[in-house]
Amino acid sequence: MSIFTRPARRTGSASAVRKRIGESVAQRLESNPAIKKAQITSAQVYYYKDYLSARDCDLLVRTIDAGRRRSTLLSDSSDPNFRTSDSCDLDRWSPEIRPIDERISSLLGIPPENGETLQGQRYAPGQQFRAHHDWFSEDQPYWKDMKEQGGQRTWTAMIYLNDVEEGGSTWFPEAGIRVKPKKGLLLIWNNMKPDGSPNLSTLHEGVAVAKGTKYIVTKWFREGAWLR
Ligand SMILES: O=C(O)CCC(=O)C(=O)O
Ligand SMILES: [Fe+2]
Repeated sequence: MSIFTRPARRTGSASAVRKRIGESVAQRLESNPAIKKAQITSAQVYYYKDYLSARDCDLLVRTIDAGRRRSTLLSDSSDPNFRTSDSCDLDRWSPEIRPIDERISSLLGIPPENGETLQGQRYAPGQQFRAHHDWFSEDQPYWKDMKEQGGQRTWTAMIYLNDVEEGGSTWFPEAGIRVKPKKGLLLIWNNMKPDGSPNLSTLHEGVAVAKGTKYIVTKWFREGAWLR
């Protein structure tokens, strides 16, 4: 055994609130017979096949196509190709979106007000979302604002709205997981470690689409109320 220990990269602090959210959501997901847990120890990742009906998937695809614009990033990246998809914020008060949005919150057992706006994304061939963490780096300038707007991101729920001909997987290089888009499949993961601090192993990438178009929706949950 080496006498040297690698310096821990500072990412954020442990938190009793996030620890409790991690435990309660995991317990809820694990008691749902439709949900499968990924057999890894470095992060909590879950799958729910056929979660969203084809009708709801198609409705979201149409809504994304009607409202899409170039995706943005919270922190500046020197790489212009970091996130090249189009995005569309889906209005949680619209009678068509609301039931879908609230069903996701209640599946996880997180208050709807902790959820950010459901965001749709569309990737054409060659478009991608390079490796990133969904959690906020607490040493970045944007953290001050994020902290006041619901705080850290805890869980992520992401639904594939269509099958993609080639490419477009979601790849977790540290956790060793690669998920192929499948219409209706819901992917859920905890961005925090058991102690409530950000988990580096949740690094993930929306791999470039090779053939076809990829549509997804992502729901990011905060530790506190985001909606006010
Ligand atoms: O497109 C993907 O597969 C990943 C999307 C993603 O990471 C996100 O929306 O935060
Ligand atoms: Fe992400």
